[in-house]
Amino acid sequence: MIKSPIINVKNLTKKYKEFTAVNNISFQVHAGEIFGFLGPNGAGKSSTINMLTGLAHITSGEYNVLGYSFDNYHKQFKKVMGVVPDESNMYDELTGFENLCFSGSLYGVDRDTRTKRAHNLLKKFKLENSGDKLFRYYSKGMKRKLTIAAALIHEPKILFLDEPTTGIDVQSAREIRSLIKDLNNDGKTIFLTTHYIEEAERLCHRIAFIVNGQIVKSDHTNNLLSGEKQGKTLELTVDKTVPELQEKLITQFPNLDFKVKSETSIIIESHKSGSITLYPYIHFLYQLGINVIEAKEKKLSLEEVFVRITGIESDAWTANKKGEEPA
Ligand SMILES: Nc1ncnc2c1ncn2[C@@H]1O[C@H](COP(=O)(O)OP(=O)(O)OP(=O)(O)O)[C@@H](O)[C@H]1O
Repeated sequence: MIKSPIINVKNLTKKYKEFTAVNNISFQVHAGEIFGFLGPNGAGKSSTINMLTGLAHITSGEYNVLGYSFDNYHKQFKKVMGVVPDESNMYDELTGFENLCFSGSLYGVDRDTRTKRAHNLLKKFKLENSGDKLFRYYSKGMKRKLTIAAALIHEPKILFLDEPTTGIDVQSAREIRSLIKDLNNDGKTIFLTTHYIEEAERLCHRIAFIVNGQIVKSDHTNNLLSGEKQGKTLELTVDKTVPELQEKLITQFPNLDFKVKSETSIIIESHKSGSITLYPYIHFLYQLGINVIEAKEKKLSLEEVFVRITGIESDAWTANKKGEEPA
């Protein structure tokens, strides 16, 4: 993957009167990647995407997309990006096909080209049988797909998606995730916001966790999941336990955390990077008459990583998002 930054953001801040919604954030998005902004309700995701796409004024800081910003190269800026807001911006009284063509005309795409592209996009998004239907009669999932298709009619280099699967049915959400992957495989750079941890884990090459308007962590998804920088967790399978085993382990090895999960399972957590040497624990347990049958590294889920870093339990912030579950 090419590593050149195509979105550069430096010390970006958004205030609504006295309230700071986005607080001095800096990050870069590289060509060819899917970059995810993951955070709870009200974290500042939409405010950020709106600033980057010229839909909201910035309070302070700098940014550019492929060298353009809204203020200095308005026309080029608009042409390099496709924007899919969380609320659809299509017209109810136009058909799907007409909406696509109308979007193309707004970007100066000539009639023949936009007609051809509109047909291709309807096909790609499996909407070819609904192209003649009025947008108002589309289902929510179809509406979301058409809104994404419309953002692609001028063949932008980068696609901005604000919560692309929120509020739609499971099947459509799956289709949209698959389309996002296909678009990225075809070379499109994608910036998306989501409050679904699993969605970020499945789709994004890199993720920035945003909480209260600040980026609290940003890294490659693989690094976040490998837990390299968060420490290591091992699960020991044992033939039995003894009373007060957890306390005994903590007293003997105060630098690590231990949890006796069940009669046959002990969790060892180290908050430092590097490997855990097993022999002292196996030996200590053996002296207590406990045999270790198996030891394996427990990989953290992205949810566990997020909770560790932010201290926010994930269900506390997905629960109040319209009650829907990630597909
Ligand atoms: N126009 C506005 N005026 C005042 N406050 C606003 C405005 N828009 C957003 N906010 C506030 O700014 C904060 C960030 O909102 P934003 O919509 O950017 O968050 P978000 O992460 O996208 O959340 P959600 O997932 O709920 O859309 C919230 O506290 C919100 O209430």
